[in-house]
Order: sequence, then C-alpha cells, then structure tokens
Amino acid sequence: MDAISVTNLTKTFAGGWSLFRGRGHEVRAVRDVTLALRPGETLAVVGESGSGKSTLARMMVGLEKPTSGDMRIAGKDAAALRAEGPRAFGRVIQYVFQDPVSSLNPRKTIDAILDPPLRLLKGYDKVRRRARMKELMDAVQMPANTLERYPHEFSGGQAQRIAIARALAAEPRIIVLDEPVSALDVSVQAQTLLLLEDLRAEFKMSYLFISHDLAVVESISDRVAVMYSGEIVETASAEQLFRTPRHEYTKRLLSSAPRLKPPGRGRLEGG
Ligand SMILES: Nc1ncnc2c1ncn2[C@@H]1O[C@H](COP(=O)(O)OP(=O)(O)OP(=O)(O)O)[C@@H](O)[C@H]1O
Repeated sequence: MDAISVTNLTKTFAGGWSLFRGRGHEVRAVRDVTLALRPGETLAVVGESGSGKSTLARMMVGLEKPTSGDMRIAGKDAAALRAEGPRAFGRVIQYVFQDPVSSLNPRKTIDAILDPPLRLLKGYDKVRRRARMKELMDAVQMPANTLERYPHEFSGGQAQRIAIARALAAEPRIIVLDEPVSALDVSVQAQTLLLLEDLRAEFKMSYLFISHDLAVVESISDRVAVMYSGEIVETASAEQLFRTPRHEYTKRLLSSAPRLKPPGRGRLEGG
C-alpha cells in the first residue's frame, strides 16, 4: 500500500491576477497530477517557483482542498481520514515548512510547543510526555535544556531541528517537507539533510520532499517527480533522472542548475 497516492489531482484558484488577462481569471496551480509516495521512500517533487509544488504539498496535509481528483493517505481517502480528527490524521501525516522560526510560536517555550502533539497520543501522562520530549531532543541532536528556552534563542538550523522534533512527536508515518532546508546556510543544509535521512530510517517514515534545489534533491531522494506549470512531466529514480533525464524541461532544469557531483547521484559534503 502506498503511503500517499493521488490520482488526477487538480487545484484551481479563483481570483488570480494576470498582467495580460486582468483580475479574476482562474489559476490552475495543480493539473491532473497522479503520483504515489511509496512506503519508506523519499520522493522529491522538484520544479521552479510557481510550478505548483507547495499547493500539492498543502493539499496532502489538508491545508488546501483539492478542486477535483482522488487523494489517499495510508490507504484511506484523505478527507475521510481528516474527518476522523487531528489524532488520527496527525498520527499518519505531519509537515515541516521552510521557515522554522515563523513556524514556532515565539511566545511559547519549546516544551509548550511539543506538548500538544504528545497530548494527542494515547496513554501519555505528564511524566511520560516529559521523557518523550527529552528523547525527541536527543533524536534531533539538541540538548535537553532546549525545552525551557524560546524559539528566538535558536539559529535557523536549530529551530528547524525543533520543528522536525515537533513533527516526529506525533509519531507519523509520513512527513511532507516543503523546502525544509532552503532558508538555511549550505553547511547547515548538509547536516539537516543527513539528520532527516537518519530519522527516516530510524522511525521508518516516508518523506515527500518539496524543493527547487537540485543539489539538495539529488542528495536526499530515492525518486524524483519533476513539476512544471502544475503538471508532473517526469518521474524517475534519482539516479536515472540525474543521469538520463528524458523530458525536455528536466534537461533544461538540470543544465541550468549548479550541481555538486555531476553526473550521477551524490551526497552533500560537510556536516
Ligand atoms: N491561495 C492562492 N490563491 C491564488 N493563487 C494561488 C494561491 N496559492 C498559489 N497560487 C498560485 O498557484 C501557482 C502555484 O503556486 P505554488 O506556491 O504552489 O508554486 P511553487 O512551485 O510552490 O512555488 P514557490 O516555490 O514559489 O512557492 C502560482 O501561480 C501561484 O501564484
């Protein structure tokens, strides 16, 4: 059973604006997308700005409603799974966004940020939640005293690790990561990607990894789906896609972007 499977998924926004067509025309942000995230894999969705990647991710985690098409998460209809409530939905799928600092409430200490997802788990009393918070800090390589501090006390990379810990707190099977390292320095990117890869293996999760950055995608993904103008134009193993891209758009994307170890699959240096 696929972790996520979408069939002919479309999202149309009303009230877009275009220089040529004026106000009020429709924007088809995602067009007829058919895609499967397999259990245990990292599937990257790559494409340039405006290609519809974020809209696709936001539909998967329930932040946007599809205009049409079918979406199944862990074998269940996504809308039906959401209707079961935050506990059921959160146990299956979590997300991590680009800007870690703004995704953490500045007025709350880290333990208060981690508490709500842990409260959703059955049988987690206060003592067990506290112990779990320490384990989560350990898993993302942050010291235990992190828990008493506020988000602004951390660097971008540290804040993103805390955001990852919050996603892990729900013990999800799937994490959707939307440009999770784009706001970080390159050396911190490499460390964060290695951490994500370790966590995926340790907790047996699947990742849907949204990125415009081919070097990042090459270093972390098993398979890659290339998105262009709302459509998936090519899906292939990372190795195949970087070595022998088939679609014209993929070829252009590869030839225009800086790569770390062309050709073939590489790993980011550093960390
Ligand atoms: N809420 C919205 N209302 C109207 N149009 C939207 C909305 N959200 C996205 N769009 C439009 O949908 C298209 C796809 O946007 P989306 O953010 O999904 O692309 P993206 O590939 O993630 O780009 P970026 O990396 O810049 O966020 C764009 O034309 C965008 O302007």
